[in-house]
Amino acid sequence: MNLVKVKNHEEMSENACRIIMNKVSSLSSPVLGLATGSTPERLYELLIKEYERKSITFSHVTTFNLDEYVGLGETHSNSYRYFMDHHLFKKIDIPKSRTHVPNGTGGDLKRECHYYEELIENVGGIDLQILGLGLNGHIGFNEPGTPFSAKTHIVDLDFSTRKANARFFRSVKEVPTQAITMGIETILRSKQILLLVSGEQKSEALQRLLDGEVSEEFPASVLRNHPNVTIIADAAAVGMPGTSRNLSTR
Ligand SMILES: N[C@@H]1[C@@H](O)[C@H](O)[C@@H](COP(=O)(O)O)O[C@@H]1O
Repeated sequence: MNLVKVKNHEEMSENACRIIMNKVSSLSSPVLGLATGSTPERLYELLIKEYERKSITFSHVTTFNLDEYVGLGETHSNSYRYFMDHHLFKKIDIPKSRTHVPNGTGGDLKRECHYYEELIENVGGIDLQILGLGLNGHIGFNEPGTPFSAKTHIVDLDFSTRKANARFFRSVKEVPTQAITMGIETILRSKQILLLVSGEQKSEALQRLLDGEVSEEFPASVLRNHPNVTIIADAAAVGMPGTSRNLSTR
């Protein structure tokens, strides 16, 4: 794993933006795996700016998002499809038909999971997967205890995850109890992974990822088994020099 330490959220986003731009301009049919949450918001703003400046086109790009809440459709402002449409897709030239977010409102969710896996396989897999890090080490919505062999599946969300995401809702009670998520196995099949970590509240999780055991109890630890992972972490997540939060990679 390659750890890139940067000053702040802005620098993290700028670095990630450069990596995505390189990938998008160097491949004829790039496939990006995308994440939602606060972490990549600025990154998406920067990508939109680059598109507006005409330094990048997304017309040849295909995307797959990591996850979606069960029960929230594309017009619900807290659905991840809505998030992606409003934070990125509608502001760049990507054809809607090439943007994929699991559908959490279909009747047969198991079938949707299977279909999502097939779609990813049919385009030859994900070239670059962007990930955020959950406070409990979740990636996508793969909560602690998820088998590393899991493909796209339906999850019961941990209360701690619902609480962490309640800031986007009126109350924690409104946060759905289930989600569809790419599985760990699906994520690990990506050719390259970029994990973005920002803010002091993530420092414990980052430290455990770097120095703890590889264990299903801490899903992000599986990234240590992947041959091409870059972590971009800001100073607050890494811990300031001279404090006990200083981290090291192995
Ligand atoms: N399902 C999402 C993840 O895809 C995201 O990466 C993570 C961190 O979110 P944030 O970036 O808001 O801290 O938690 C959420 O629950």
